[in-house]
Amino acid sequence: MAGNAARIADVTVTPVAFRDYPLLNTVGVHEPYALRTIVEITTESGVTGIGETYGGTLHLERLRRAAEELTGLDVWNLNDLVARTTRALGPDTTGGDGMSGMVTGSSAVDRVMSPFDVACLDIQGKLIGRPVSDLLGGAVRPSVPYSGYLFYKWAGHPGQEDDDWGAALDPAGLVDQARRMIDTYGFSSLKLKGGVFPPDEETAAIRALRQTFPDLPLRLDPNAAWSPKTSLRVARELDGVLQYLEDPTEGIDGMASVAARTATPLATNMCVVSFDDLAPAVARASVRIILSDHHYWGGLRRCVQLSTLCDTFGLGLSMHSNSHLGISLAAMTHLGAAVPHLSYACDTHWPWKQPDEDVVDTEALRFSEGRVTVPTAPGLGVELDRDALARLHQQYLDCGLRDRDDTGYMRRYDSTFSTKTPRW
Ligand SMILES: O=C([O-])[C@@H](O)[C@@H](O)[C@H](O)[C@@H](O)C(=O)[O-]
Ligand SMILES: [Mg+2]
Repeated sequence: MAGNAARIADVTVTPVAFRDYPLLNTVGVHEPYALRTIVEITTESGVTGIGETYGGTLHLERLRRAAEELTGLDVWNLNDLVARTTRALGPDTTGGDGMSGMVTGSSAVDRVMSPFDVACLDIQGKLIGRPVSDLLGGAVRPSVPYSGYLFYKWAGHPGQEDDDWGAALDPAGLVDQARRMIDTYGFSSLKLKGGVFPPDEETAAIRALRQTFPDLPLRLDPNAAWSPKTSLRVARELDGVLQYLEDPTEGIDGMASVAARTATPLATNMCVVSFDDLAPAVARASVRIILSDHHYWGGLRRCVQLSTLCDTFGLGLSMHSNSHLGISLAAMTHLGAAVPHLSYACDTHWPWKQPDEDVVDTEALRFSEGRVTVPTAPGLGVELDRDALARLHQQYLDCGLRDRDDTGYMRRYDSTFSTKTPRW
């Protein structure tokens, strides 16, 4: 095909929905479908690249607006991608985080440009015959470790049959869930999504996990559901038990007040969510570990920059996730491979996705001993399955969901459910 191999000729933006489990968190419960958006970029000579991001209405509308600005962009000029995305969004920068209100302070420009950054890197890799990890500085590890992400959950969505994971509403249920996750994926660290039950119940769950899996690093993440006082009490109680305590309380100052008085390391994906947050968090020693996430830090290259800054300021680096498909897992794996400073196993919601639902062939993303081998094929190493994309897009159209709303879904079954913070 004639034309410039690196110049963008076409961008498609496709919302999709995939089945999700009733996973509980402090703002409610996951709905029966998780929403994502798949972007595909085609250059003038027909080379294609893909990216994946959130699926909410406002974000989708912004992605479409940004996509219109991208025709003619050279995929090697990612500074121009920033400029064009900024121009497309103009002053429209609030809301649309796609995370049910849990990570609200990140930059809209960063969130919108992220899937295009990934897709451009995918094309760059294909053009020169190298994997994306090489474009990020080169893989320092052949495979990337992930942690088993445990959730309190209902037995099934109301009105439907119990799902194959069943209920996990107490320590025994979580231990069973962890056992299955470890047996299936080989994870060698565990994270519990907390903020669901009173802190003492969640502390008991952590103790049960510790007793059952004495050697596995454990993390607890109540998504800022606790006051600084409660956070301090739990942090002290679990001192030496947790690898880190993630976002026990709200804000850079709240976290700093806890961090100053406990030996338990604090981590965040809520109070440091953009480069603007780094200086105050470092100055106040709010956290010891930052969870990066290319979906809201502005793409893969930005996360490499974040990693360097974490290293400079003596901060550990981990990785955050939301419900996601294979394009995101591939991107996370290339990133995880290319940041020497990655100090912890990355989060992933992968076990909470049906194996038969994806927009790429996931064969290249198999877990072994809790790790995903870094794809070595050019680009991301995964290709879009257009039939599967069409199916998941149809599912999006049919399911009726347009914005993630964990709170609204919970309130259908518990009208008294409150998201007041702190809850405890
Ligand atoms: O999937 C969830 O319910 C999580 O609570 C997610 O939305 C969070 O953003 C995330 O996993 C976290 O670590 O905060
Ligand atoms: Mg978190």
